Amino acid sequence: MTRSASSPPHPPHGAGQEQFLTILSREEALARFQSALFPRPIPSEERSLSEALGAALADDIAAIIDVPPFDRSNVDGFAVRSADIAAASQAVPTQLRLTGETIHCGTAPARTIEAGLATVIATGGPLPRGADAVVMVEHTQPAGDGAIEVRRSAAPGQLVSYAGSDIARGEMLLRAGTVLGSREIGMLAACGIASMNVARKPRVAVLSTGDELVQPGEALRPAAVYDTNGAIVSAAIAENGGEPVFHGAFADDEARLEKAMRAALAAADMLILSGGTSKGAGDVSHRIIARLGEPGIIAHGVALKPGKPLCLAVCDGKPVIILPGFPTSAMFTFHDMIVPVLRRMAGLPPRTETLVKARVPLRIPSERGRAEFVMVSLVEAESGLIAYPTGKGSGAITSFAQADGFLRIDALADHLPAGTQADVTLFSPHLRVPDLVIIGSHCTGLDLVLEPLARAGLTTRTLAVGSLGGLAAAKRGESDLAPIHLLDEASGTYNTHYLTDGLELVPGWRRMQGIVFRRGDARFEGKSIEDAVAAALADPACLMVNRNQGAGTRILIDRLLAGARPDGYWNQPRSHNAVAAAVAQKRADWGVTIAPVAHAAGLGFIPLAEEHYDFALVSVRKDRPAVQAFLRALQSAESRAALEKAGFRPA
Ligand SMILES: Nc1nc2c(c(=O)[nH]1)N[C@H]1C(S)=C(S)[C@@H](COP(=O)(O)OP(=O)(O)OC[C@H]3O[C@@H](n4cnc5c(N)ncnc54)[C@H](O)[C@@H]3O)O[C@H]1N2
Ligand code: MOO
Repeated sequence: MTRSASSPPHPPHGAGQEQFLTILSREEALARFQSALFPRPIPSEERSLSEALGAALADDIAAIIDVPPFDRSNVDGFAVRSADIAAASQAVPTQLRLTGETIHCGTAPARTIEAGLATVIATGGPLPRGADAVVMVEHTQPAGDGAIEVRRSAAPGQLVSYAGSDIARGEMLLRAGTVLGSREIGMLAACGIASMNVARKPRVAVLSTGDELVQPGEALRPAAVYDTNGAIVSAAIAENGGEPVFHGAFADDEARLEKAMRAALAAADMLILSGGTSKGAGDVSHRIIARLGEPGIIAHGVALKPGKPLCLAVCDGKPVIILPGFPTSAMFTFHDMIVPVLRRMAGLPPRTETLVKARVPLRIPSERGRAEFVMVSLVEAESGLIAYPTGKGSGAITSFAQADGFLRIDALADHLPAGTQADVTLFSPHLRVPDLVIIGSHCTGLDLVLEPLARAGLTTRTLAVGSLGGLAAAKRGESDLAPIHLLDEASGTYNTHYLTDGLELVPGWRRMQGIVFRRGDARFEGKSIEDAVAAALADPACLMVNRNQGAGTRILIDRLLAGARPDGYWNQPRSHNAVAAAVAQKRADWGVTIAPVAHAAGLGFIPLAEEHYDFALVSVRKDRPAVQAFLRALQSAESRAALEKAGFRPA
């Protein structure tokens, strides 16, 4: 096929691998993509008023009637001729005879108001012929049969809304491009407009690719993960004016995938895939795209982090995109690069960006050569907003989903210095500043203690940065509490050694540490700690899983091993859960973790020592209502019972 100058070829590389040839800057890639797609007509469709919410009007709409459609009374009272009561006063009331008619809402008046007459009229009733004002019932008195006394004069037009005074027939009501919200829908309804032409929602086909993907609701088989991108991309399409059509996840089978992509694209305005765009041998989608239509691939590889492997193509006028497989990369590139195109196709204005200034508490390293977008959580310190990287990497869903926004590190910089005042682009225009900020080591027990706060309507932000990171944040005054479990090796005590001025210790709970193994393993089942470790060390086929340097658990393990380095020692995951997962999935035979985690994973457990999980409280923040609520919750019988039930021992 012929390629345009802007679409780089992808020659084979290595064993079935392909290379991105040209990495474009984010701006260049977006500009090339947009200029291949726009200008283009925006197709429209007729939509009923009840389905118009969020749509963009395709045409200008002028009012087809006057609103109100007739001169209308604003009050309950009497329709009169103002000249008749020009001299009326408290002292000398004017008497008017009633016509005998009552004008309700929705009744067209039959009688004319001649001099000296009045007619009973309801709020919203049409003014009868001859009348030019309305007098409130409170300003009148009955005067025998069929007559009233009026005790004050009225200006012409008093308490009358004239026809067309709200909306005049022929007036421009709403311009093309207006996004219809409830207020606009109200104006259309007032004019009796039941349907209108709006920009048709672009139909966007969504396909996930990868042999490992399982749809939510199905059972997870070994080595599989749930398809996150299918759901998130579909939802984000709907959030930005598109109509998602999710086709499911497809294995890396070129023939089947091509068939599915062709069918999906034929019935859609845009096709979005995720996964399989990087350098793996199974990455076939971009080869298929090159066969789907002209001009084909416009950018494959963008100097963007997250999102380097993003692939942008236009196939016979339709955008075709491969988002990176990592969920945070997929979400970020979708929002950054695809949303502008989707909104334009949907006739919607660009999304409004809300920026806030926030201080970066830590040095953030960055890869030179790619514009890096760092997802951040915002907390409020005395000095203003602080932006904490939510970074668990592009492969994590929470990096994006739990962030408040993102900041940008220039492609030429290799880091952002600590203390930088950065511009943070918010994901939502409303910034929620949490009532309580907890930064440190996370524990599932914490969720139990926070439950009553949530019920009381208090919002909490918990950032898991480890015990030492939490202490540092507390010392900088960025949090209320730092959950810590730090063993002082020399004294064998927990946490107290690590407190400095301005911090006080609030006892939390104890977590039993112990050896985990698969039930029925004779090397461990029914043994004491000493015998179990001896059995493990005696069997060369027995594989352990360790913990990272710096973890309290690691100190316990090194003591147990007394200098031994069994197979698996260098496998050093950073969490209690990872240890349990390694043992449960037979990647290791034993390790050390806490009892609640072992029990939740259905593993055998030999108790070893109790770890103290406590809170370093920032003293100057102690009187804050949310901190007080936390302290009360921590001591409550309810929380203590919940902690015990989950396998913790409240202090
Ligand atoms: N040797 C290299 N390896 C990688 C590079 C590189 O330049 N050289 N780039 C890395 C970057 S950056 C990214 S981002 C990822 C993206 O790779 P792919 O787009 O090819 O994605 P996959 O390999 O298919 O999957 C990556 C990862 O994401 C998971 N995934 C995929 N789809 C979904 C989904 N729908 N829902 C949930 N999770 C999904 C998948 O299981 C993998 O874990 O590549 C790096 N590698
Ligand atoms: O570009 Mo990847 O998206 O760094 O994670």
